[in-house]
Formats: sequence, C-alpha cells, structure tokens
Amino acid sequence: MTIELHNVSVTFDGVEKVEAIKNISLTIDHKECLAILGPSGSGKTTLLNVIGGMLPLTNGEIFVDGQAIHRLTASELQTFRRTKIGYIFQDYRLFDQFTVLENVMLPQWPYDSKKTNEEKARGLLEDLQISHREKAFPSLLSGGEKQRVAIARAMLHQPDILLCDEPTGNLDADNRNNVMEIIEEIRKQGITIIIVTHDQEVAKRGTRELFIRDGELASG
Ligand SMILES: Nc1ncnc2c1ncn2[C@@H]1O[C@H](COP(=O)(O)OP(=O)(O)OP(=O)(O)O)[C@@H](O)[C@H]1O
Repeated sequence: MTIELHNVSVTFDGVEKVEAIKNISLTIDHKECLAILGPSGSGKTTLLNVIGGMLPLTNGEIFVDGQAIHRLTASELQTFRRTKIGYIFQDYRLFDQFTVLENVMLPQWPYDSKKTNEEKARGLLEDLQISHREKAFPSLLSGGEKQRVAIARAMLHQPDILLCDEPTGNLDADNRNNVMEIIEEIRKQGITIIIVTHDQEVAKRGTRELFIRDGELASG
C-alpha cells in the first residue's frame, strides 16, 4: 500500500505545548521497508502512530492507497487499524496470563471462528519457528522468542502495513538479525513496512532511511 503524508503536523496540547511533528510531507511506496531514525524525542513514534491511524493530525492530510485517513470517523478508523495495520513494539506487549497460541489469536478472537483463528495462528507460529512453545506462557520465553510471537500476532489478520517501533531494541545481535530476516520476508509478501529504530545496522537493512530531528524531516 502506498502511504502519502501532506504537510502533517501533530501538536500535543498539555501543560506544555509540544510540536511533536512539523509539516512532514512524505510518500512511502508499496513494499518499501522504510527505516526512521532520529534522536530521542524527535517525533519517530508520533509519526508511526499517525500513519497507523492512532493519533489525530493537528494539520495536514494522510492517504493510504488513496483513502483519506484524516477524514475517517472513529469507527472507520477502528476498522482501518484492525484490517490494514499490524504493530510490533520493543517490549513485545504480550499478555502474560495467556499462552503463546492464545496471545496470537487474541486480536482476531471476535472476528474469526475459533477453528479458523487457531489454524491461522498455528500456521504463523510454524512459519516463525516458535510453534513448539505454543502452550508456554510468555514470561518463560527469551526476548527473540517473544518478538517472534508478537510478529505472529501482528500478522494474523494479514495487514497491508506493518509498523515496527524499535522491534530489535531489547535483542542481542543474533536475535536482531533473525527478526530483521523475518521482517524482510514479510516485505517480500507485498507488505509495506516502517521501522523506527536507533540502530544503524537495522536501518541499513531497510530499502530507505529517513532522519527526523525536532519533528522535521532531515533527509529522505
Ligand atoms: N501524548 C503525549 N502528550 C504530550 N507530549 C507527547 C505525547 N507523546 C509524545 N509527546 C512528546 O512529543 C515529542 C516526540 O515524541 P516521540 O515519542 O514521537 O519521540 P521519539 O522520537 O519516538 O522518541 P524516543 O526515541 O525517545 O522513543 C516528545 O517531546 C514527547 O515528549
């Protein structure tokens, strides 16, 4: 899916006013793996959340495959996120009270039959070589295993866009490479990927690097 941002700004209006991203215009092509780099607080996660339809824009427009995301109602946005977006995080965000298999199935629980959901989840766990731990609880897994489970969960509904916020931030070099290989494979399936990272090695493995400083694009 092609993602287009036109003059996008996000300002947080709290005790202090923070202009988290300022006037960003950007096109991300179908099947790109875009790496977003920048110092802490520069606006990387805000940009990711805007693309994922999780944050309202203060100004500007955002189109995903021509659909005007900034004009969607709350319920349309919910459908957009649920069907089009997969999200993975540095801290995995697995639920410790559920098994690996249940964690992967959870987001689709209301939308698929148990049998279909279970089959899809098992298929993904196999693809990601973690099916032997399907009955384990997440607290027993290594960081690399947890991230593979989180990737399976993010991919279960076959999203068109995978958003990755520091996906390798808690991993050692071997696990980092393993997760990046998985992400590359996912891109080859036709999915547009955006990775926020501090890690130059991770960024290099994308198809393009983009730098943000003080909420503005430094290059791209
Ligand atoms: N909900 C919020 N309310 C107020 N300010 C916020 C909010 N979310 C983010 N900010 C501020 O917006 C700016 C950009 O934050 P953001 O999380 O996008 O940066 P980042 O580049 O992802 O940082 P890091 O690399 O440390 O995660 C920061 O100054 C942050 O404090």
